[in-house]
Formats: sequence, C-alpha cells, structure tokens
Amino acid sequence: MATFLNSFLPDSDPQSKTQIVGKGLGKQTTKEEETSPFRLIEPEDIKKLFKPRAAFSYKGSYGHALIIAGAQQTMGAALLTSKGCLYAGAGLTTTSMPESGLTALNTLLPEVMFIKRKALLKNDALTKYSAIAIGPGLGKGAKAEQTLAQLFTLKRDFIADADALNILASRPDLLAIIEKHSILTPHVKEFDGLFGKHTNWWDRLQTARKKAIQLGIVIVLKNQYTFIVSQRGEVFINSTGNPAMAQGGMGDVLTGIIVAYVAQGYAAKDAAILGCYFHGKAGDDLAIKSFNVTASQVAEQIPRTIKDFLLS
Ligand SMILES: NC(=O)C1=CN([C@@H]2O[C@H](COP(=O)(O)OP(=O)(O)OC[C@H]3O[C@@H](n4cnc5c(N)ncnc54)[C@H](O)[C@@H]3O)[C@@H](O)[C@H]2O)[C@@H](O)CC1
Ligand SMILES: Nc1ncnc2c1ncn2[C@@H]1O[C@H](COP(=O)(O)OP(=O)(O)O)[C@@H](O)[C@H]1O
Repeated sequence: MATFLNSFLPDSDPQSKTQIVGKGLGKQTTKEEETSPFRLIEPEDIKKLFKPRAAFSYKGSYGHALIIAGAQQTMGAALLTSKGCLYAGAGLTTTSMPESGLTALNTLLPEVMFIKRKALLKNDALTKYSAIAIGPGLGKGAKAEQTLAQLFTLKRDFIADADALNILASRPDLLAIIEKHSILTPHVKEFDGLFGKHTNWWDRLQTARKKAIQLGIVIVLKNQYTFIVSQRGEVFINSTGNPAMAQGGMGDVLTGIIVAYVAQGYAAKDAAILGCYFHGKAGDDLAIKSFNVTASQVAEQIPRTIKDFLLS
C-alpha cells in the first residue's frame, strides 16, 4: 500500500496528500516511488550505511571533532553537544566554550579537550579538525556574530545549529558564502527565521529543497518526523524518536552526534541520516521504560542502542 507525505506532517494540505513516499533509500518497486523525492528511512538502510569499527583502528581512525558552543547562561548546551559527540564515537573531541565552563567540562566529560575561542582564529587553527559544529548556546550578541563571521571566511564546511542559525538569519551575506556540504539543523522556528515565514509544511519542504540545492548543503528540518534534505533535493524522512524526547537540549545532543559522524568520515547527507536515526532510536529505547527522557540520557544511550541495533 502506498504511503503519502501527509502522514509525516503536523498539518494537512492538498499536495502532500497526493505525494507518494518511497520506502527505503534503495530501488523502489513502482515508478511513482522511484521518481518521488520523498523517501522513508528504513532500518536496512542504516545497516548498509553504518561502518563497523575496524580491527587495528585507533582514536585517529575516528576523526577529530571541534565544537564551538556555549555562553555564560547556556554552558549546558556546549556540554550536551560535546556529550553527544563523545558518545557517538568521535576519535577525539575538542570544545571551544567560555573559559568559565572549563571546570564543568573537565568534571563531566574528562575525555573532551578545550580550546580558547581566540585560538580558533589563528592561521590554520582549524586544519587539524575533521568536522566542526557551531551554535548551541552560543548566544546571538555581537561577539558571537563576529566569531561566526570570521570563521565563515576560513572556507570550512560547518554543522550549524541553534544560535548560529539565528545569526545567519540576520546575516544573509554569511549564508550566501556557506561552504558546500555544510549541514544546517533548524527546528521549525529557526527554519522560518532563515528562509522566511511559511504557513504550512508543504511549502516549507519546497523551500528546504530549493535552498539545499541552491547552496549545496544538507538541511535537517527537525520535528517529530525529521526531514533530511540533501544537496540534490531528496527528502529523507526519519521516523525514530517520540514525544518523551520533547525536552530542552535534545537538539544540542543531535548536533554532537552528527558532527561525530562527519568527523568519522561519513558524507554530510549520510552523517545526518545516521545521526537522526540513532538519536531518535536511543530516545525510543529509553522511552520503553521512561515517561520522559533527558538529553543527557539520550547521549549516554547511543552506544548501547547502536550495539543492540547491529545485533538485531
Ligand atoms: N542547557 C542549556 O544550556 C540549553 C541551551 N539551549 C540553547 O539555548 C539557546 C536558545 O534557546 P531557546 O529555547 O531560547 O530558543 P529556541 O530556538 O529553542 O526556541 C525559540 C522559540 O521557538 C519555539 N520552538 C522551538 N521549537 C519549536 C517547534 N518544534 N515547534 C514550535 N515552536 C518551537 C520555542 O518554544 C521558543 O518559543 C539555543 O542556542 C539553544 O541551543 C537549549 O538547547 C536548551 C538547553
Ligand atoms: N515529539 C517528538 N518526537 C520525536 N522527536 C522529537 C520530539 N520532540 C523533540 N524531538 C527531537 O528533539 C530535538 C529537539 O531539537 P531542538 O528543538 O533544537 O531542541 P534544543 O534547542 O532544546 O536542543 C530534535 O531532534 C527533534 O526531532
């Protein structure tokens, strides 16, 4: 039986009721499914995409992720992003947060290293990092905007979330020079801030496809069903996750997981698909025995969820 797009949207409109969603990322059984840009991610797709840990591998085999996050009032966002990255298996994680958060970082996540904000802007400072995430709890003030603007001139692809998206919304000049293969992870309000107000999800998805193609980036449009929009305008629908996860900091952990996968060598689209799938699946596994789940719990659950998933 055919599946239609409206099943994955919180609102209804005439077009999405007629849009067929293909099952899985591979070859489809009907012509309508094959030509549809909408695909539902299946567990088999994840099993094909996900690479096992290789014999004789070491920390250098799994990349070095850099996280630029946190401000005085939102230091927790930097910690949660770092935690997501650590638990999703980056070989090394370095976090650039205000120095006043250093004791908390060393106490809670001693595996994670620290770098001062100013040090990031020195010549070639970013070259040793295989993936960079920016934005959770960064703040929207002049200092945060200046950091983002300076980093954008360094011609690196970024995973941009939260306040980085809010800053980009007011700086279309920066958005216009975003490096190809960057990943934006907006929730609905951040998306509309970036690309204009939309009155329904069908229109929002059309804009996401247009912008992802135009800028050559991946857009992760977060919701109960998250849409991962590729540089070619394909829309991959993630169906893991549940309302027990509706708590602050959950998106920060997702950003940490995605940067960990980019650091491990996955292409932007694949890192986003794997990240959303395991983030939601970890929440689903926890929700079996828990009414609500915290962002920290989701991060800690990731390695167990992956192990169980690979054995299933
Ligand atoms: N422990 C921490 O330090 C935390 C820091 N956080 C950070 O704090 C900063 C600001 O967070 P705010 O909560 O002020 O801003 P948000 O951008 O999360 O929210 C702005 C507004 O949008 C609404 N909104 C968000 N998602 C929505 C959805 N799916 N549907 C409808 N409305 C939605 C919110 O209710 C709010 O009114 C961000 O950088 C964020 O990363 C948060 O992640 C929470 C935890
Ligand atoms: N009802 C839900 N079902 C599935 N996933 C959810 C639900 N509520 C929240 N999430 C997930 O939690 C994350 C919330 O991200 P975001 O809004 O950026 O939170 P924050 O800014 O607090 O970190 C997204 O990945 C979203 O898909």
